[in-house]
Amino acid sequence: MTPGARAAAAIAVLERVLAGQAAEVALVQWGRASRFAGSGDRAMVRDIVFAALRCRASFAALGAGLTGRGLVLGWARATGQEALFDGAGHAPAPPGPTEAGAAPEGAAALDCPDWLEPLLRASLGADFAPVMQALQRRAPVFLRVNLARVTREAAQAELAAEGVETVAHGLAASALEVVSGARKVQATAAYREGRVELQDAASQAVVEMLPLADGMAVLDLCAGGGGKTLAMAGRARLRLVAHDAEPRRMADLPARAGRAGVAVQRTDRPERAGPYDLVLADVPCSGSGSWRRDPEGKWALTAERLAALREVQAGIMDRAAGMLGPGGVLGYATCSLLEAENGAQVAAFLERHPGWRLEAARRFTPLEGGDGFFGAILRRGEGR
Ligand SMILES: C[S@@+](CC[C@H](N)C(=O)[O-])C[C@H]1O[C@@H](n2cnc3c(N)ncnc32)[C@H](O)[C@@H]1O
Repeated sequence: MTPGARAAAAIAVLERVLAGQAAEVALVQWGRASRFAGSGDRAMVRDIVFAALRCRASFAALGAGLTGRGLVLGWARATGQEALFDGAGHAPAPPGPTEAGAAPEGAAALDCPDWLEPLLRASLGADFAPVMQALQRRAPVFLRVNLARVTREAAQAELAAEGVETVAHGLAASALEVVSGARKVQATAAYREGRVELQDAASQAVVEMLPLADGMAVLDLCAGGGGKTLAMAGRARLRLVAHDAEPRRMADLPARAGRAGVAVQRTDRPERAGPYDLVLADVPCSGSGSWRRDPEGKWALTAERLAALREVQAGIMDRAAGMLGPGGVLGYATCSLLEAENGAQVAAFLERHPGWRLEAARRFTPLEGGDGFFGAILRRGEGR
């Protein structure tokens, strides 16, 4: 495909996304209907689509319309490729007189939904604009080295021999940032045999905050695909139990745990598999820290949805607290930048549970390289 034809394909995919289809689904359907497209074409169309979703407001302004064509025209102008719109072959037609576009202003220039601007400004302070700008760019690829099986340096050497160049990342002792060969990661022996996993560096850093030690009984209460379950297993020899309100989300966990060489008990009834020394509550959240990877989430979030998430988060924290005895630890984690889901939830928990204390809390933003995350360590007092 020519670069112009790739732009035209991205326009078609984005039209479907704007009509309500998930981007991943729209891309798969386009791919199936476009047998002529090679892997380079598919990767480029995907990159344009996700760039346009991350920068939906600013590209719509630059491209004179919140349409597939407007977004891709905005992308082309933002990246100095407007000449792709020349109408030659399968390329999009040249811009018409109503498509001059304009420089985005205010929240649109930062691709921040209007209603969220005051909340994010209050949460991020002076970091607001730089963080929003960071969220306009694509996320790096990070690996977690399974330190229970291999050193970070040995994993780097092994990956390099298979064409994946990495650098050690400062956010976590297990973190590597992939600097070239990212598309080859899943074919490497290190990945297939569980010596490295794909995991954001800040996600790893949150797990590093947890006071884990050999022999502890640990529950991952919102385990999902098990990214943090396995990261915990890499830190100490634990009795690990995993639960998720949607058990199908844990479907890949046995295979991933098998690759990593660890045992994880999945359960529908986590109360029965206790007692625990530590419960990790990696709660469902706005995902505002990972909008680089899930840009559709940025535009789909509403005030109602945020309020509902906050209720769920508080309920999960209370449930976790009920499974911990004196001295037990509740690890609370979100991939959110919003204070309402982070510090405010911790403060409200401590009000509801007077016998508990906060031992540590840290927010990570994309300015440190990884996604936005929050982690808090809460410990139940020994009394009572
Ligand atoms: C942020 S994701 C977890 C990601 C996972 N820990 C990881 O590191 O890959 C939140 C998970 O919480 C689950 N969830 C939602 N409501 C829940 C509830 N009330 N109790 C337990 N899990 C819940 C969701 O199904 C989702 O898989």
